[in-house]
Amino acid sequence: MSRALSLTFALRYNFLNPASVCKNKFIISVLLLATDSSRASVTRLLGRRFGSRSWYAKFGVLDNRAMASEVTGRPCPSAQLHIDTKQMDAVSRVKRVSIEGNIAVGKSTFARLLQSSSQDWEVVQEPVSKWQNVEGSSSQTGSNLLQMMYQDPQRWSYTFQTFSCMSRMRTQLQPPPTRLLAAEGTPVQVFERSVYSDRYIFALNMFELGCISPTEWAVYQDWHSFLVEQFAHRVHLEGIIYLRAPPKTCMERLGRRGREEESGVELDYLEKLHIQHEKWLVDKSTELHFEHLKKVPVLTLDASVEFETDKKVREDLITQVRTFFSGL
Ligand SMILES: Nc1ncnc2c1ncn2[C@@H]1O[C@H](COP(=O)(O)OP(=O)(O)OP(=O)(O)O)[C@@H](O)[C@H]1O
Ligand SMILES: Nc1nc(=O)c2ncn([C@H]3C[C@H](O)[C@@H](CO)O3)c2[nH]1
Repeated sequence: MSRALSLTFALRYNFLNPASVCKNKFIISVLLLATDSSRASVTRLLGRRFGSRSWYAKFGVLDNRAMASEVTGRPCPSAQLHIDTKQMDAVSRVKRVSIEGNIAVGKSTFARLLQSSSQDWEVVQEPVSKWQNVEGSSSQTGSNLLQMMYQDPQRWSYTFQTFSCMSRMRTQLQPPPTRLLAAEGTPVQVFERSVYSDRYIFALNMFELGCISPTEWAVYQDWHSFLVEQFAHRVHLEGIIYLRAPPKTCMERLGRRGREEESGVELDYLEKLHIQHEKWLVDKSTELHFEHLKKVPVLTLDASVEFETDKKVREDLITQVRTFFSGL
């Protein structure tokens, strides 16, 4: 970032200190005096100035001190943040990919395989335990919203989608761990599902099943679009891995796993979810509301194969993933 540009911001927004040179590095001092709206404006400007994949555009201008600490690897003791441009570049190198697929197709199993295959990849699990234990409800143990949704979908689907989407949003906003910033290959943050499958698979399906009313669907879409647009590059994905298997295979795996809340799930439900995945990720016939999402490359993997125990199958899948990541 040039000194002139920083000074321009300093003058224009009155919250950036002039950039200073410190041991051959530019250090940008950002005072946390900005209002949310001025941060958003600066983020937009930086996105335009440095490109949509730049660190600045991805994370906004440090609207979160914890994130700044994560990026710099140092605590932020005062309101003044010091960000090293080398680290900014390191963050912008991290690719963001989601694993999508039907219930029990093997996403978590595959995610564990990815995690153990490369130090450059960091898997972020789907926050299922949060849905099983909603803290702050009146009961002592916390409500099991996943169970409530399966037991009474008409009553609880909309509530479930608000909670699942917010928890996914938080997950996708997590900064990459410092380990990834030092990666020499292609560092990748891999999310189990995303704010996009929340809408284009599950919420859409619940609406089509009549478990979410037309009004609830309109409300969901309204805030979903607003949030995704507001967070923009911070929640964008650079790639999607689609684990694909026949619904019958998923049904068998679901039965074998034996998650209590899913005991009432029927094959018909998995078939409907399978069709939603196919429409979105293969046929591309789902109506999407985000331009960037239409262009995200999709790697479709045959997940009907036994990759838990067969080493050769595992290696073949990992090779495909490695090639996919290096092309992002
Ligand atoms: N390739 C595979 N071959 C055979 N069994 C598998 C395979 N992958 C996963 N399984 C088994 O299927 C069950 C479901 O797998 P897993 O929990 O990984 O699914 P998931 O897609 O993460 O589920 P969910 O949609 O609920 O998050 C587990 O019991 C797992 O051991
Ligand atoms: N209704 C609904 N909406 C979602 O966004 C969603 N995401 C996951 N799930 C269900 C599938 C597994 O049972 C379990 C774990 O993936 O949670 C969802 N159900």
